[in-house]
Amino acid sequence: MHKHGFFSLLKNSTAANFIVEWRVFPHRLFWSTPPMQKIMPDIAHTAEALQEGTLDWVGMSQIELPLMVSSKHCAEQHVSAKAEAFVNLTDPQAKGIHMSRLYLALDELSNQTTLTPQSLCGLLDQFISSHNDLSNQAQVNLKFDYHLRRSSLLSGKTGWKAYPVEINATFKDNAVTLELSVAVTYSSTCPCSAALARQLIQQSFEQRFTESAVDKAQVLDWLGTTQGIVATPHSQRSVAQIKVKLANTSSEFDILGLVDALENELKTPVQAAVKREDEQEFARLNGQNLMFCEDAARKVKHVLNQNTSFADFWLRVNHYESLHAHDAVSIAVKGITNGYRA
Ligand SMILES: Nc1nc2c(ncn2[C@@H]2O[C@H](COP(=O)(O)OP(=O)(O)OP(=O)(O)O)[C@@H](O)[C@H]2O)c(=O)[nH]1
Repeated sequence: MHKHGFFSLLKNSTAANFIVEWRVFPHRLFWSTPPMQKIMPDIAHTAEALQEGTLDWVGMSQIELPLMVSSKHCAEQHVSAKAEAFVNLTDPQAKGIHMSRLYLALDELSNQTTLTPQSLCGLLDQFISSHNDLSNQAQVNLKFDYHLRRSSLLSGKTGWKAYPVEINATFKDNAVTLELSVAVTYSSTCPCSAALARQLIQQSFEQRFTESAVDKAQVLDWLGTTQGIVATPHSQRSVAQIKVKLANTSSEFDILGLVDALENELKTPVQAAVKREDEQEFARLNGQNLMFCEDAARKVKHVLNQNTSFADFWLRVNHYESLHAHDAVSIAVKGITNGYRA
C-alpha cells in the first residue's frame, strides 16, 4: 500500500489523536481535534494508462532554478538557470512518472549544494532512486548565462561578458555522460572582401600618384584620408557554439578554460570595456586574422582536439553576414566511433 493509502492515513493521522483528546479534554473535543487529513486521489498509482507502452524520456522543462555554479579558477557564481529534468518510463502499464520528485530533487540541488559534476551525478541518482520501479535512465539539462570578467586589449580596463552555457548530465546504460556547451561571440573579417578592398586602394594610389618617384610625406598624408583607404572589408558578428563531452574523470567544470582557449585561438572576441586604443588594437587584430567560417571552424576544431579531457566534441560556427542577408555556417565533430554527428 502506498504511503498515502487509506490504511496509512488512518494510522498516521487524526484517529489516535482523536481518542487522546476525547479522554483528557472531553469538553474541548470539538475545538481541539486536528483537522481530518483528506484522502487524495493518486492518479499515478491508481489510474490506468490510456495506451500501454514504454517511453524514452518523461519530465519537465523550463523549470526556473537559481543555482550556485562551481567552475575551475572562478569564484562560485550565482546563476539563474532554466532546467529540464527527465527519466524514462520502463513500466508500460504505469500511468506516469512522479514529476514532483524530480522537481524536489532539483530544488535540493538549488538550495543545498553547488553545481559540480559530483552534485549532478547525485541528482541523477536521486531521479532514479525515487522512480525505483519505473525508470532506469535519467537526464538533466541546465541553461544559464555565466559571467566572466574580461580584460580590454590594451587599456587595462575590465568588464563583464555573459556566456551562454548549457550543462547536460545523462545516466544511461549504467554510465553517466556529462556535456558542457558554451557559445563565444567574435568578429570575423572577410578575407575576400579584404583582398578586394586592397585592390581598390592600389587603384586609387595609382590614379593619385602617377609619377614614378613619390613624395613620402604626401603619401603618408594621403593614406590618412578616406580617399587613401578608399574601401574597407566587411566584418560580421560571429558565434562559435561548442559542445564537449567531458571525460569520466572530470571532477570540475572548466568554463573559463574553455572560453579562454577558444577566444585566444579566434583572436577577435567581442570586447567588454573599450577605450580608443583598444578599438585600434581590435581593428589591427581583425585585419591580421581574416576569416571565412571555414577558417574559424578549423581553428576551433584544432583547439578542441588538443584538449585530452574532451572525450568528444561538436562545433558550429555561424557568421552572421553583413554582405548577405543569410549566414555562413560550418559544422564539425571530433569524428570518433559512435560519437557526435555533424
Ligand atoms: N506524470 C505526470 N504528472 C503530471 C503531468 N502534468 C501534471 N502533472 C502533475 O504532477 C504532480 C505531481 O505528481 P506526483 O509526483 O506523482 O505527486 P504526488 O503523488 O503528490 O507525489 P508522490 O507521493 O511522491 O508520488 C501531480 O499533481 C500531477 O497532476 C503529466 O503530464 N504527467
